[in-house]
Amino acid sequence: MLRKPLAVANWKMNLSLDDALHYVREFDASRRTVEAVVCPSLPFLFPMHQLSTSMNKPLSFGAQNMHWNEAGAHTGEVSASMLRQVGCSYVIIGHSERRTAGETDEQIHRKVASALAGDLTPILCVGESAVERVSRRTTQVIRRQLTAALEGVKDIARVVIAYEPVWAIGTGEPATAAYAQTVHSDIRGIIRRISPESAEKVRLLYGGSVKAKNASEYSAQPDIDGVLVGSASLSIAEFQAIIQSFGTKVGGP
Ligand SMILES: O=C[C@H](O)COP(=O)(O)O
Repeated sequence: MLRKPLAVANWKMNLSLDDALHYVREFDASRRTVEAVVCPSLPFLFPMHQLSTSMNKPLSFGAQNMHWNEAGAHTGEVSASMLRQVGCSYVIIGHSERRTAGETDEQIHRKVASALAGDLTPILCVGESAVERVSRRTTQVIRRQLTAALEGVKDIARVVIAYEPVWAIGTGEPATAAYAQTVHSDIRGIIRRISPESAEKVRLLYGGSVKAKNASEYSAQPDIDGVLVGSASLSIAEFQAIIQSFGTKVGGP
């Protein structure tokens, strides 16, 4: 089965509602061989989705986080079904900025399960810190994160996995394409041991200081199916150039 390239924009806590609607209006609808997902701030999801639908833009939407419960006394949280209702089809789970703020492997596991049950595609983030990298614990850390998050998940091919080395996020110092490919290959190997039938189907993204100028290096790697882009995705021209870099990629066995 082929893996459709995927480019995900994680705006984090940036841009205004006007910027967000402008982004949808200006988005070039011609490139449909790459799936493009925008993850804006929560309040912008519904108006962006509505505008996108009315203009027939080839954009999907994702949230940057969710709660694992369906409903209840959880002030400030949103559930998978709430996100579905406002046009979300993806949700980022376990981003390192949230792990650093205290999110645990167990909470991430619950969120992945709840997202899948709620018909959202989880974009599960994993990656090592600078200290872990220097002490050669990258594979060990990622194996722990994946094993915990995916425990009991029946169809792992429905999950997107984003490898984001913490030391490359927002630093302007990306992992080299060769380093990222090695880790992605390890990740596919870990998935193969958990679920042999899913390993060649699951899409693996690289994230960490991806720009238009380096995206094609990642696109050329056999186990990198797309990118999770932070700051460079705030510019529509830059994000579209990144999408373009994956335009002719055909992933899969
Ligand atoms: O989710 C996106 C990542 O944190 C990467 O952010 P960045 O592209 O600004 O380094």
